[in-house]
Amino acid sequence: MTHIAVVDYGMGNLRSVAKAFEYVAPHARVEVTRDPAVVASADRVVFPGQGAMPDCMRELEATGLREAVLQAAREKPFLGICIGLQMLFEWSEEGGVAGLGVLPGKVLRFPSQGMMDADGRKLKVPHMGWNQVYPVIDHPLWRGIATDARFYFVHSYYPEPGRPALVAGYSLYPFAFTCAVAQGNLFAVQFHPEKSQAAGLRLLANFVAWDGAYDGAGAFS
Ligand SMILES: NC(=O)CC[C@H](N)C(=O)O
Repeated sequence: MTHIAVVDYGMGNLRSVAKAFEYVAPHARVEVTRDPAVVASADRVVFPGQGAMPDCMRELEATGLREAVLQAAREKPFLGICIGLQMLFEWSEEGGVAGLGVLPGKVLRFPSQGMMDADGRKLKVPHMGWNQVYPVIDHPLWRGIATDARFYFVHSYYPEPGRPALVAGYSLYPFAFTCAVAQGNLFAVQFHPEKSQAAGLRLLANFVAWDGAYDGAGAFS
């Protein structure tokens, strides 16, 4: 029975994430936890959360979970969601604070003015709602998901990876921004799979089935 730890550092209600995993993996043990030892012993780790980057980084430190998260991100199937993706990078424009630095690159804010869609309509920040996601690599977590599937987003900031090979998928708002990254045992998404109906549940099921292997050479042929 696979043991999934959902890291709870006190930022946001993680029930929806846990419930989605319980639904796609009824035989898994899904544990929302604040205990670094549980994160260390779990088979796979989910790193979600919501809120502002400085608060999230502070709480991760205060709860003593930082080291366990860093270690899990290096060695077992690891899924970052929303701010959980952003925290993996080196720096965020939100508060100008350092992230965990597991991935090279930074997190930037969408411009608050002047963004328009193809029909000339004003685009608001935060980017909130359903948007198409375009996978750019052949990765186990994308299996069974259409190449233009829609996922649910709520965010004002987006990652800019320091290495192009990290990009697993992008979305348009209105420019192309990275909304999914992959590196070895780690996959992270800016959207909310737990709120994205069939496509989101498929991604979570793929994560539960994933052995954590990805050699970084998954370009579509
Ligand atoms: N939904 C959220 O928690 C948003 C995360 C982050 N503060 C952003 O705006 O991108």
